[in-house]
Amino acid sequence: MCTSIIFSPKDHYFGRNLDLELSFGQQVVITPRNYDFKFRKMPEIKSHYAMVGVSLVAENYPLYFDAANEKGLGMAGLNYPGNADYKDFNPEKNNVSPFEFIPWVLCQCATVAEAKDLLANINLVDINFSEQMTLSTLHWLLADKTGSSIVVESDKDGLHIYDNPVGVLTNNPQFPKQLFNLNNYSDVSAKMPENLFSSEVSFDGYSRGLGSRNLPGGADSESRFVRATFNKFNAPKTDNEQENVDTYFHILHSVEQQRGVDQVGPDKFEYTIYSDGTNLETGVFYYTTYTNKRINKVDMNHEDLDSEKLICYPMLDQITFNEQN
Ligand SMILES: C[C@H](CCC(=O)NCCS(=O)(=O)O)[C@H]1CC[C@H]2[C@@H]3[C@H](O)C[C@@H]4C[C@H](O)CC[C@]4(C)[C@H]3C[C@H](O)[C@]12C
Repeated sequence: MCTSIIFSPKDHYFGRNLDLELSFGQQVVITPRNYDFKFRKMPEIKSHYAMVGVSLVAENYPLYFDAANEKGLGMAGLNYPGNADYKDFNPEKNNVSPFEFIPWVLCQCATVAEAKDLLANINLVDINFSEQMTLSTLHWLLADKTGSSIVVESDKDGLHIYDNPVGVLTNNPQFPKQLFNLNNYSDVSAKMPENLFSSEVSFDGYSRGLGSRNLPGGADSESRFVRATFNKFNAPKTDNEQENVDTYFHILHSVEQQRGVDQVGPDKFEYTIYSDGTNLETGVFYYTTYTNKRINKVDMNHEDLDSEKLICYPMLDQITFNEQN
């Protein structure tokens, strides 16, 4: 399972938890402006916006899981099994394979509004990266530094682009159903509950936190959608970058998966491999990993963004302790 959010305390932070039972050898990858982006059915793009995110690099091609560009547009792919449906080549449309989708959008669009225009003529075409690396069943969250957000889903009945008023995405079911399901939690609150039960029954409020007692705690995608949305909308906002980044990771970590509690096969457990977020105003990329909860930072502006070569950083995942005595 995965969870992606945009959090907008002052600056805007966009990123995700990546939850899975295996790691792909992903890295933090900066694609500079003059890296020659090739597409299977579309013309190459030699000059474009720079981007930073998490990616597997295969044959010198960045297969992004999630990324944000220098203009402050972010995009993440999340599993959408049983629903994602990619199409045959359509000569009337811009045919982009799902593995090219993040670069295709982030190369050219500065905002969600521009992305919507570009997506008006897209066909997510069924072309694998290679025989060994076939397509994943994904849907995508996009968000920008105005706080605006959309979800893209290519279903059996066609492509859907939904405005996302909560700026959160997890996995199944389809996005409108996730949004509708929030109705069932409208009484969940950060405050102690008022007695709406009956004036003839009295309660003694035996514990703090009773207002959020009915917040779902499961690792399933509906529970994480509700929990991440509630935690995000009740999170404190300050003017301080460090405090806001810290809060951003608290939100993502509130839906992270501990190893051992989500079994997906004999001796196989899904867990949160990494959590990441880019400050969309500044292009600074932050991440934690399952074993390294210290917040790591990669600033894309520290690199030559006019170069042509991918810049890769291994994710630091050593467990460390601050020794105090
Ligand atoms: C598995 C990842 C999504 C995580 C997630 O949503 N997990 C929930 C699992 S489930 O609902 O519980 O089944 C997705 C996100 C991005 C995907 C990768 C990117 O799309 C880039 C390439 C694309 C290639 O076609 C396949 C390998 C790949 C390297 C993908 C592997 C995998 O499917 C990734 C890493």
